[in-house]
Amino acid sequence: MNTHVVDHPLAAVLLTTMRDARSDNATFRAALRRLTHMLVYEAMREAPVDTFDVVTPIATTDGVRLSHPPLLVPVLRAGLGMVEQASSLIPQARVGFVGMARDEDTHLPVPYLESLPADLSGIPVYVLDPMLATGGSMVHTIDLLVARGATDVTAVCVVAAPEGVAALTASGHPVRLVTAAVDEGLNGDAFIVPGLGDAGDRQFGPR
Ligand SMILES: O=P(O)(O)OC[C@H]1O[C@H](OP(=O)(O)OP(=O)(O)O)[C@H](O)[C@@H]1O
Ligand SMILES: O=c1cc[nH]c(=O)[nH]1
Ligand SMILES: [Mg+2]
Repeated sequence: MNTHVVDHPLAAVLLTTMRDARSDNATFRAALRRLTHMLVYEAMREAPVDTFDVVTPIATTDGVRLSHPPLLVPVLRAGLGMVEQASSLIPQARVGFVGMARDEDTHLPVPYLESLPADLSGIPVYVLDPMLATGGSMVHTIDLLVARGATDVTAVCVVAAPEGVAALTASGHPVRLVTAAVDEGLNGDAFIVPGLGDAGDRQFGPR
């Protein structure tokens, strides 16, 4: 599986704000929005485009448009903080939703929402979730997408654990990962170390 770490000073500054335990909910959400802009911008770097004639006030030249506008899939709750920024960068994108919450004892995802187009064949899909920890939530989400025919999936995350990267690789799914960081690993509660805490709670307060 291809992993692209967006290694840029401006991204690192925003990630620092998100890691900082003193950042309040609004500060955390603002940093996530701005970092999402950079992550999606990088994730779309190789997106194929069609050319067409565009007429400037002076002459006719080549214009471009995305050949295959993607589907964005925020994973609730934490991915909600990424979708507005991502869809403003890609106004033609459609949006589907998946909701799940990890069981605090088993660390397994418990799904509660699935709102996706029935047929995803030929559509690039960008899954938005700031945290890739054990990988259980992301693999479950990609299971749903692949069952609908998706063959081109990008996981857009802020912080990934090596365990989550390994789980994505082991899933055998057609996925690549774009993330701002790959951290040291997981603690006994399956939280990423050093990580940034619970990305849902840090945006919206505790469940
Ligand atoms: O890789 P995993 O071990 O599955 O953990 C990652 C998941 O945990 C977080 O969601 P959480 O379950 O806390 O729900 P929330 O977004 O509602 O807080 C996060 O946003 C991911 O979806
Ligand atoms: O560190 C972690 C792990 C799972 N989910 C989070 O929000 N943070
Ligand atoms: Mg959470």
